[in-house]
Amino acid sequence: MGFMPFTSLLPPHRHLCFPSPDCYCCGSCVEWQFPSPSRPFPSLMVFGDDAGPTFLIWFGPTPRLTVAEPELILEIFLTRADAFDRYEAHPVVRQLEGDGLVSLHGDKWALHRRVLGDAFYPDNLNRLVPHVGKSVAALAEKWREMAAADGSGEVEVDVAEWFQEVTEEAITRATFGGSYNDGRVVFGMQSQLMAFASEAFRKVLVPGYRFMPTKKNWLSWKLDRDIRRSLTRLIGRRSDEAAAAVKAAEGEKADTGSFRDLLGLMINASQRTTRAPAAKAIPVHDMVEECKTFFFAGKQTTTNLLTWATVLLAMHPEWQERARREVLDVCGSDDPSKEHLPGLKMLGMIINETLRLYPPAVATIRRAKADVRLSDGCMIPRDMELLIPIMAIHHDARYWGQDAAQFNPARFANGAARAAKHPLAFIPFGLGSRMCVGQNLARLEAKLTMAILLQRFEIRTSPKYVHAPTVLMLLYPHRRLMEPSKNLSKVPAEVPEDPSITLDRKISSETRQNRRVERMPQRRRS
Ligand code: HEM
Repeated sequence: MGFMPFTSLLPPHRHLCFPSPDCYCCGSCVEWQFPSPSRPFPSLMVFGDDAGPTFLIWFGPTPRLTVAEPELILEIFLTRADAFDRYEAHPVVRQLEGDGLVSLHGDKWALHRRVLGDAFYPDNLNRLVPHVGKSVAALAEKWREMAAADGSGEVEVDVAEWFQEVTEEAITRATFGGSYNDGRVVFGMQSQLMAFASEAFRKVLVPGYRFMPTKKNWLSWKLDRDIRRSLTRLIGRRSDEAAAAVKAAEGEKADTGSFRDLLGLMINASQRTTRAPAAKAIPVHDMVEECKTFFFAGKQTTTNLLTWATVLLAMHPEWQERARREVLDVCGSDDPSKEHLPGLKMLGMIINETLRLYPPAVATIRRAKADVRLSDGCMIPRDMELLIPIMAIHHDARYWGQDAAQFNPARFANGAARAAKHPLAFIPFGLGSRMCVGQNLARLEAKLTMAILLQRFEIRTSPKYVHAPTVLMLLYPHRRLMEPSKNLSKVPAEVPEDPSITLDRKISSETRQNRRVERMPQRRRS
């Protein structure tokens, strides 16, 4: 494949031809050359060593400038952010992510961001803590029962699958609040729809195939129709209730103390337009899309964070022990609550280090709205795509030191901004105005879940686990969904010393016999 004419506009940078179809780079195309540590992102972690932090890479016929230099990232996300737009995802991905905040632009994006942002203030999120805590405790109880039934006091589970229940519960509560039961039904259908869409995404894309009346497509269309119908009905009911409540309150500022959910915030914004016509309403269709977007953006990302944190704690028993000691010091035998969370500093460091080593969102893409010259002299032509390789930056030894590949939460002891040599070398939630709106919720879920599990279980890796991080839009531990036998055969037979190469996402657990008396969980290895 030849290079495009604008090659000459980028003189200081090297060019690399990348033969894969349009994707975020699953790595499968070059995996055979660069197995293991760089597996999820070989193009960026290995080519980057050779070509420097800024280089051009080809995704089929589309060139993308990869920018892994924090100073340039600062320009793209902050100081020159007006010149760049979010990359428009493939229709199959858009079907998954909904037409909400993630893909909106301009005034519409600003309105939605302003309205929805209210849900994520800490005081409001704290109201979710009892609900999230309850669902984690229920999960822990099921594991305890499974361990007891086995007789060994130990249970092996695929934590990634179990964590889905916790994150689905949290995002359903955050979206629907008091209408949780209706929301659960809708998100159950959305889950099925996403499973179909992600299956289609993993296959070779045949243009127009998604419009053909196959059995799966019929089912997807029906699900989509049912989701819309149920949501529209729910929005209608909630709008009537909100109107009645406003009338009853007659202008009084009513804070009921309950969680301000996303759907409620959108409905209230629309109610305000009837009282103050200058305000802008969010149409029902857009509310429906927003609900789908939040389900997509909030569920799997947080599931993967929880899974990676469990994997890393299983691999590093010394850190697991320190985190458990902290949880027991702060919470004692009480269930972790919102009052305890700020005191769990070490757990916060562990979550940050997890997000650094295995960021669920491995990269993000921007498109230039006009010709832009960056401060390094690089001329970016209009419509050029820029790929910001979050994961590669998180592993760059120039900012993180020679132990960049090692798990060392202590580097976050003085906060995230001081963990690396450059404050922007850590961007798991993006940067600037389009930074993740749900990051406080994700952190809250992660801290609370890990605290509850550490209080009750000892986590170990299963001998069956194969460490093979895989990118399919997000960063997953190895999953059956990507040619398992091929991937397994590439894992070295000998377990290498670097623990980041072989680890596990299974949890072996043992319940504490008497939580009140014991400060530390009893251990009994089989
Ligand atoms: C560990 C968990 C999460 C990670 C790593 C993550 C990562 C990110 C990143 C990197 C972006 C910015 C993308 C870009 O600049 O192109 C983003 C945006 C976004 N995230 Fe998250 N996210 C997480 C959890 C959540 C949760 C729990 C929610 C919802 C409750 C959420 C909702 C969103 C939305 C709506 C956007 C688009 C914001 C906008 O464009 O204004 N995320 N996320």
